[in-house]
Amino acid sequence: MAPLRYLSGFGSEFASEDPRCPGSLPKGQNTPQKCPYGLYAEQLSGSAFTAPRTHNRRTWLYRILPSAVHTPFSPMEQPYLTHNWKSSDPNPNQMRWHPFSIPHINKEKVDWVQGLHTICGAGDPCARHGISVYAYMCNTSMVDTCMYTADGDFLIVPEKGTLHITTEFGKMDVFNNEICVIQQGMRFSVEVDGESRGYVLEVFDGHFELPCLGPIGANGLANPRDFLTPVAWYEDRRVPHGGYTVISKYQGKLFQAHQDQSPFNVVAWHGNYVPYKYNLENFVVVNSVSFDHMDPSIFTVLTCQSVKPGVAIADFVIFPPRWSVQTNTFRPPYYHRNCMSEFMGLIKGSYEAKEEGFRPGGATLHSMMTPHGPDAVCFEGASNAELKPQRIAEGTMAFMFESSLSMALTEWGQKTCECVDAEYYKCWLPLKSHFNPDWKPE
Ligand SMILES: O=C(O)Cc1cc(O)ccc1O
Ligand SMILES: [Fe+2]
Repeated sequence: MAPLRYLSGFGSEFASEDPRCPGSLPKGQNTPQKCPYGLYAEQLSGSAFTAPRTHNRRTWLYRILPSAVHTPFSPMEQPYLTHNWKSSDPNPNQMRWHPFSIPHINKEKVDWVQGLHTICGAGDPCARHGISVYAYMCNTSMVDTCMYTADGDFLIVPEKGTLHITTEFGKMDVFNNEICVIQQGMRFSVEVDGESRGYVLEVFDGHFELPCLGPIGANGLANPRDFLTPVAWYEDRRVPHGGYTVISKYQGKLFQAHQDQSPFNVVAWHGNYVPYKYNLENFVVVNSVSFDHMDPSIFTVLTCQSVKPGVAIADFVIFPPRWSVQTNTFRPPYYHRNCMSEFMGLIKGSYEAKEEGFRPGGATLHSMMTPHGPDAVCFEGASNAELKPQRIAEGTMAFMFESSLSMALTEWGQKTCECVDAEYYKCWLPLKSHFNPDWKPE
C-alpha cells in the first residue's frame, strides 16, 4: 500500500479536501445555505468559543451526515478503564512493571478499546482537571466501531505494532518510534496487524503545546514542521440496522450508540483542531556540552500546561539516542526526589539508568517525592568510566509522562495485571557508602 499523505505543521490553520470532491470546501464562508456536494457543515470546538486567539481551536467538517444521527447512548462494560482513584490504597513505593501481557488471538480477540487498562492517574474529567495513564494490549482491529473521548486528549505511544488509525480528518499510520495525539471529541478507529501494545496519556485540562524554547532560540527540540496531520478521506458506507457503533468515553465510563453509516464521512475540513503524529527521530536533542547533568525538561516533546507558570499538568519527555560529552560529570541521571510524578515507559532498547529489569512494554512509576536514580550497577560503572565523547541510548527510546499531579494506582495497576516487579527496590540495595573522612582534594 502506498504511504499515506499528510499536512505538516503544529497548531496551524489547515484545509483539506478529499481529491474525489474538488471544491467541497465552501469558498470564503463556513455555513452557506447549501454546502457544495450537498454536504452538512459541522463545527468541532476544541476551546471555548471565546478563548483568546492564541488558544482558540476549532475545525469545520463538511460531512455526508451530521454526527448527531445515531440511537441513544447506553452504558458499555469495560472493566479495566476507570478513573476511580480510590479503588485501592495509596502506594508511595518505587514501582516497576514487567512488560504488560498481550492476549493471544487464539484465546481471546481484543481490540484497542477493549485493551485499554488504566494504570494510574489523578483528578476528574468532570472538573476538567487531571490525567490518566493507560497501557493498551490488543490483537485485533476495531470493526465498524469508533471511539472518542469527551474527557480529554489522548497521547498514544505505540511500543509494539503499527496503529492504522482512521479519523474523521483522514488516515494516519503510527509506526514504532512515532506518537500521535487524538484530541477531545475526535472520532477514531484503530486497525492493527497483530499483537500490539503501547501506552496512552490522557489529559483532562487542556491541549498539548510545544514547549517554549526560551534562550534555545527559534529552532530545536520538536520542530513544528515535523508534526503530521491526515488529509481528508471519506467513505460513504451504509451499515444498515445500526451496524456501526460509536463509543463515547464520557466522565470516565464508556457508552455506545448505533448508527447506519460510517462516521468517517467527512469530505472536506478546515481549521486548527486536528489529530497529528510525530516521529521521535526528528527530535533535535539539546544538552550540556561542558559539564553537569541537565534536567530532563530539555527533552520535552509536548506539554500540557497548568495555570501555574511553568508547571505542567503533564509533559511528554523522551530520552533519544545522543552524544554524551560532559567533562568531570556523573553522566547518567542523578539521584533525586521530585515534587512531580514520573511515569516512564520504554519503546525500544534499554534505559541508561537501569540496563536490566526495565524492558520495552514495561513501565516504572516514581511518585511524588519517592527517591530514585541509577541502580548500583549503573552508579559504579559511570563513576569510574572514561569520560570520552560517547554515543548513548543508541537504538533505544525511553519516555516519561511527568505530571505535577499526585497519581493513584488502580487495582489493575497494583495487582490484577500480575506484572508488578516486587524485586524492584533491590536494584538500589547494593549501593555502598564511599564516604572517606580523610579525603583530600587532588
Ligand atoms: O528518573 C528518571 O530516570 C528520569 C530522569 C532522567 C534524568 O536524566 C534526570 C532526572 C530524571 O527524573
Ligand atoms: Fe526521575
